[in-house]
Amino acid sequence: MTQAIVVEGLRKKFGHREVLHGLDFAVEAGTVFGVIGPNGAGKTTTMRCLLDIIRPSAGSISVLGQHPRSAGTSLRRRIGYLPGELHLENRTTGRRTLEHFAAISGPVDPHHVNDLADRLNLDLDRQTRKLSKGNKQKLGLLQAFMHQPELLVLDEPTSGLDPLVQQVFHAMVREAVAAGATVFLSSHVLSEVQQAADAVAILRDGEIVTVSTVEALRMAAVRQLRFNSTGTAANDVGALLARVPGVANVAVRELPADGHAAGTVVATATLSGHVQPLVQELARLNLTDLVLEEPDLEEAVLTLYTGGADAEPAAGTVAAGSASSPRRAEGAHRA
Ligand SMILES: Nc1ncnc2c1ncn2[C@@H]1O[C@H](COP(=O)(O)OP(=O)(O)OP(=O)(O)O)[C@@H](O)[C@H]1O
Repeated sequence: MTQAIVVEGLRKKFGHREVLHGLDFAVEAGTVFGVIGPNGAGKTTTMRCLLDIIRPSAGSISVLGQHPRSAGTSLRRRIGYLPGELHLENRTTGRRTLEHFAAISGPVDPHHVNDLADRLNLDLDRQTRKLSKGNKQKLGLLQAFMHQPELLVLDEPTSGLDPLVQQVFHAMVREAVAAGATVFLSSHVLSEVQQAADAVAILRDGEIVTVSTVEALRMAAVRQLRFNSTGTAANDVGALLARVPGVANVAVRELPADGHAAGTVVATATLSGHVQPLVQELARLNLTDLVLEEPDLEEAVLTLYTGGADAEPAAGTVAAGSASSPRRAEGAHRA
């Protein structure tokens, strides 16, 4: 499979201050790659380097097999770009604005534009200055998607969109990928990218902390476990849990007989990693209740954001760093 984006050793300085410290990553063609990170992490700066809006201080970038710096407008036409802040001419309509963008991005099918506007519920004949924040964002999305580009670079695409329109956006992404496009998008929070992305890079202070699949993040995230069992002493339940890989914070106690079967033991613990070893051990018990909560991915990502004590890259992930070759996210490939 070919790579739509290859970034090696990307550094960017503004004045004396370096804000990107040597990023290495690659995006497989036909996949969705999400970059998440807190404010100021460098997401927008990375995207602007990909589009040659700003020049890197060091490192190399290949986009759709070309170098953005030398490729010029021919490459630009193959890309749809939603900037974080879209500057719109106030005294014109959405339709005229799109015509202006079409002059840059290349031929656009007007039926396709109308179809997208309908789906996004956007009135193209309104003056752009009268559009709400969310409607301006829809116009920004429309100009990014309208020429059916090979690569979509979308800076905070769901910002300001209501949940229904977010669903339309996710459908648009799926359709673009089904047609062979590659999508590179950014967000502050995982929930926005987890629906769409095959691979997720977590960016913190101008460095990639980890590149992972959503599934690998899920594996690394901690889940709460609680169950009731009968017929086994509390100490033995505790010992059984203690030998399961990934289980921690075990607490076991016997419930008073009132309202419960005699000898009911309630156990709580946390689990990270695979569930199968846990299920195997639990099968030895006579369970009367069992709850294994959904992993809190946001929390897992926040730990990586802040570099907390447990901020190890997720199992099965690829840590990106100073290596000379770009790393690929495991399992991030489409068949
Ligand atoms: N033109 C510029 N001049 C000086 N510093 C800049 C410039 N553009 C960005 N920066 C700095 O670079 C760092 C990264 O900013 P960037 O906008 O790329 O972050 P981000 O991850 O996109 O943040 P956000 O989520 O807030 O949009 C920040 O510290 C920012 O202040």
